[in-house]
Amino acid sequence: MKKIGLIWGDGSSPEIMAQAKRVLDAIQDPVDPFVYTDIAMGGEAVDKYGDPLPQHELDKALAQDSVLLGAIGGPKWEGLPGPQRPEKGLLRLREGMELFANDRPAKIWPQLADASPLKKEITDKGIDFVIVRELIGGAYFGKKETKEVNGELVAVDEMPYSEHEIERIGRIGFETARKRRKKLVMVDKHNVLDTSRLWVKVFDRLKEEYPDVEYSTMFVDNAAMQIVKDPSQFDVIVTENLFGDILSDEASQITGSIGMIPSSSRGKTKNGLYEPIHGSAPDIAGQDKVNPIACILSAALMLRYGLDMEEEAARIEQAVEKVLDQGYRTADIWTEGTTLVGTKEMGDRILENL
Ligand SMILES: NC(=O)c1ccc[n+]([C@@H]2O[C@H](COP(=O)([O-])OP(=O)(O)OC[C@H]3O[C@@H](n4cnc5c(N)ncnc54)[C@H](O)[C@@H]3O)[C@@H](O)[C@H]2O)c1
Ligand SMILES: CC(C)[C@H](C(=O)O)[C@@H](O)C(=O)O
Ligand SMILES: [Mg+2]
Repeated sequence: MKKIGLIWGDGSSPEIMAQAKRVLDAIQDPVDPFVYTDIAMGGEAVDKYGDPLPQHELDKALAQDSVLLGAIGGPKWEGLPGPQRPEKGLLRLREGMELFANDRPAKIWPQLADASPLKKEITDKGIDFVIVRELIGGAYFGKKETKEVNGELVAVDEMPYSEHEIERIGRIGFETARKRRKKLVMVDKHNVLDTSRLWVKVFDRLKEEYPDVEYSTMFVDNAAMQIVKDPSQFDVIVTENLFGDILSDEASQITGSIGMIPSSSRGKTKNGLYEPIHGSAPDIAGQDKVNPIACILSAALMLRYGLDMEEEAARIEQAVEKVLDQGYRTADIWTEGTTLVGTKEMGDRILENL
């Protein structure tokens, strides 16, 4: 029995999750079908329970073999204080599941080269790298405080990192590089930040254990520039939580659209979390416009890494590839000469090609 938690999410998210679930339903073993459990998180949970991730919903997530998430949040909950915001539910889920490593691939599909904002001479060199983002440390989880000092408000977000937190994500970075083209760049800001200087120290120790991996560091501002100047130079980027959040959105867009990029998060326990890197796209919610591919590819990663179903994962990825070959595009990846389809029709086409 394979237990899958489904977080339907907010905004456009239920639309993409519906397509991912159709794909999962179609690919499951009829003799041993998936057992699904819906988990309320984010805005949905705020509305239902006044809490973005009540303990009972986190417990449900912890009881699954894997969890698939669309995205949470939106303007409806914008005014809420930090601890009650939908995003806090996601952070608590990542922390509760101890998901310290988040893989965010940036790979250009040749069919989508025209959708990339980069010049053809740059995309022709290839874009195929992965950002290994530390997920449960740094400014997201440090002490937060807003207080009045000398008649004005002062806000503080602490950004703590300890050696063991850096070492465990560092190992994932080196191991990931070892399985790929053996090139690891640790992105930091060690010219300014103490945390980054500790990252350098820990990585200098670790690199001795991975002599087969070519290791270097790069400042985050330079990395942001290099990602658009020459993305082909990157194989694996490992970085702290906030830098990884920002750089992965940038990296997604150069491959054509943020609507194409899935992610997988792993940690101490065997159950992982699989989610597109994009948000709830509230601006296009309810319009059958949102691209479901990142969510469907996240479901494929869940089958591969969470449920040991490599063959089925590959079938989903091949179906997506065929649909792109056939020229079907949602609005975010549409270019002249291709066929515009909505969210549901994109799901139909992927199902036809499974
Ligand atoms: N993992 C998550 O749940 C997650 C991630 C990022 C943002 N958020 C939340 O989502 C809400 C909206 O944030 P935002 O607008 O900054 O980011 P967003 O990623 O939701 O949207 C940014 C832009 O990209 C477009 N876009 C995103 N995904 C798309 C897709 N699959 N297909 C087509 N277009 C797509 C949107 O329409 C929008 O124009 C916020 O509440 C934010 O906190 C959640
Ligand atoms: C919604 C938000 C908390 C989240 C993050 O910053 O990690 C999102 O932007 C992401 O990239 O998954
Ligand atoms: Mg983000």
